[in-house]
Amino acid sequence: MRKETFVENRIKSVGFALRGALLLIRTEASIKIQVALAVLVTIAGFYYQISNTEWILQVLAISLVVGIEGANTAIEKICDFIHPDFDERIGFIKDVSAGAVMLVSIGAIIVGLIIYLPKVF
Ligand SMILES: Nc1ncnc2c1ncn2[C@@H]1O[C@H](COP(=O)(O)OP(=O)(O)OP(=O)(O)O)[C@@H](O)[C@H]1O
Repeated sequence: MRKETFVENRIKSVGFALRGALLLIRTEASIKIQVALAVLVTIAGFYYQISNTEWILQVLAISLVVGIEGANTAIEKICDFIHPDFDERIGFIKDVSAGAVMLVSIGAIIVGLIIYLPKVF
């Protein structure tokens, strides 16, 4: 069988990653909320004509929250797969992972407030 080229291999990996992103959006309630908020602030960005720097910060904040939420979901799934029964150590891992999402979400909310509060009021 012919060995796949580097480019073919990379294209395949992008396909897997896209499938993962779609699965995440289709199956995880928290991601659905985050994506809905991302769409809302993107519309707000056009409406209030935010600056290039504000766009960069907004896009970074959105991708950080959604990206860390994806990693959190993967960690939860691994935990449920390797240890479905109650275990304090699994609880600790899941709590720390959820804490990471909360920290970046607080950062994203602060970025949003700094950008939009002066424009709205
Ligand atoms: N196997 C377990 N052992 C100990 N504690 C657990 C276990 N599973 C869940 N927990 C506790 O329950 C909390 C919620 O876990 P769960 O897997 O339901 O995550 P979730 O945040 O509700 O998931 P989602 O992001 O899908 O809504 C964990 O943070 C942890 O404190």
